This record gives sequence, C-alpha cells and structure tokens, in this order.
Amino acid sequence: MNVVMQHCAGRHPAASDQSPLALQGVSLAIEAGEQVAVIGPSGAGKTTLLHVLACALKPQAGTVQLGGQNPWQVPKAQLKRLRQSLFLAPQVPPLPPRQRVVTAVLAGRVPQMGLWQSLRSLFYPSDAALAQQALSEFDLAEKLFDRVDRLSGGERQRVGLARGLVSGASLLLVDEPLSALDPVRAEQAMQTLTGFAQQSQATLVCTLHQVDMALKHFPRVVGLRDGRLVFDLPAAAVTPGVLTDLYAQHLDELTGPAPEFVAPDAKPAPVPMHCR
Ligand SMILES: Nc1ncnc2c1ncn2[C@@H]1O[C@H](COP(=O)(O)OP(=O)(O)OP(=O)(O)O)[C@@H](O)[C@H]1O
Repeated sequence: MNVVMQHCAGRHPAASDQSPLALQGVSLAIEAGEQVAVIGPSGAGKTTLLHVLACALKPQAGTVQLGGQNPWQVPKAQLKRLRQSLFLAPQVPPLPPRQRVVTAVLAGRVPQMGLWQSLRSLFYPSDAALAQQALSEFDLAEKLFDRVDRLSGGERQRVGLARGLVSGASLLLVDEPLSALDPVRAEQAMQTLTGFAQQSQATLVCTLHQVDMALKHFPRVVGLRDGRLVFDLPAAAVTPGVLTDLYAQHLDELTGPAPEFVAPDAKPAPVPMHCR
C-alpha cells in the first residue's frame, strides 16, 4: 500500500486540544513495498506520525492518502476495510494480562474476522500453528500457551511484533520495536520484520531510536525533529553531520544508550486504538 501525506499537522493521540502540534506541515510519499525508518529525538512526533498513518488520528490540517484513499473522506465501511489492511505495533503492545500468547498473536487477525469468529477465537484459538510459526521467527515458539503476564517486557514486545506476521496487512507501522530487546534479539527482530515485509510486499514504516539499526536495515531514512521533516534520504546519504543536525541539543540520544523501556505496569495514559 502506498502512502501520501501532504502538509499534515496533528497532536499526539493523548494530547488535549490546547497542546502544541506534534506534527507540523509534514509531507511524505512512500511507495507500496518500500521500507522506511523514521528517526529523531524524543518528542519529535514519530509516534504521532504512525498514528496518522494508522488512521487512528485525524490530521488537524493537511491530508493523508493510503492506497489512493483519504481515510477521512470515505464512507465508514470503506474506512473499516482500509483499517483491516493496516497493522500498528505500539511500543508497548496492549496485551490483556491473563491472555494466552497464542490468543494474543492471533488477535492480529481479528480485524479480518467477523464478530462471531473473533469472539470464538478468544476462547478457541483456531490456528495455533500459524501463531507458533510467527513466534518462532522471534525465538518464542515455546511460549505459545504461556500467559502474557508471565512474560518479560522484551518477550511481550516480541509477541506484539509476531502479531504483525499473522495480520495479513499491506502497511506495517511499527513503533520503536527494539526498546526492550537486547542486541541479539534486536538484530533478529529487525531481520524478521524487514524480511517479512519484503516477502509479503507490505510497506514497512518503523520508528527507531537506534540510528545504527535504521541505517543498517532500511534503504530510506526520514529524520523528524519538533514535528517537522528535517531530511528524507537514502541510508547511504545519512552522514554523521546530518545526524548531528537532527539531534542538535539531544546528542546524548545519538551517542548514549537507547532510552529506557517504560514497563507496562507504569500505566501510560490510555490512547484510543483503532487497529491492532
Ligand atoms: N501523553 C501525552 N499527552 C500530551 N502530549 C503528549 C503526550 N505524549 C506526547 N505528547 C506531545 O507530543 C509530542 C510528540 O510526541 P511523540 O510521542 O509523537 O514523539 P516521539 O518522537 O514518538 O517521541 P519518543 O521518541 O519519546 O517516543 C511531544 O513532544 C509532546 O509534546
């Protein structure tokens, strides 16, 4: 699915109407099947950008087109169909505590199911083999029937990513997928996500704090700061000077360790979610 944003402005999904805009005049065109990393300092607007692309947040100004359709101008039924072809993996996946991993992974397919089938799948997971296959890509196959509240933060994050592999989506939007992963798991997760997107010809947009991973795994890198697009370059053209400009006043983020993972029990403010 291709993506066109034109002069988009928007607030963070949890922000009040009086808050400053988190995105300001962002224009971006992404071809179907492209893989793009979005980098930038904390608060740059990366998450807000993904929510606009996920049709979870209506832009305050400007337009967004997904697969040639403006999600905010089509009839509700068409918007629902459009959302069925999107997958948003938040940094902290919304996993109900007592749920089994198998059910949590297969929830990635729920938007494609009818009401009865999706309710039934909560109690009788219908395709455990598919979930196991997706989990095995993240070294988690043995956790298939564990409860999600007995997993570590990094394991929960990988369960959230495994959902994307069963989603059948043609636009994968992934928010800081490596924030709770050790370097080996992070490398594995990046290879799996980019390999899967390529194989399924899905478009992949991924926000990252790990600049080295963005440059290594993505052919195209977009830099955001203070809600504005600072650059949109092939990875090979992202020089140390370009990065220093992007992270001006935030150089610790470029040189220091990745920001700390926010534990799910820290209970961030609820954000309305319209997709997985
Ligand atoms: N929960 C919130 N309530 C109100 N405003 C918020 C909230 N979270 C973020 N914002 C505002 O939205 C702006 C953009 O935040 P966003 O999360 O999109 O940036 P980000 O680049 O993803 O940051 P990070 O890398 O720290 O996750 C922030 O600068 C902040 O002003």
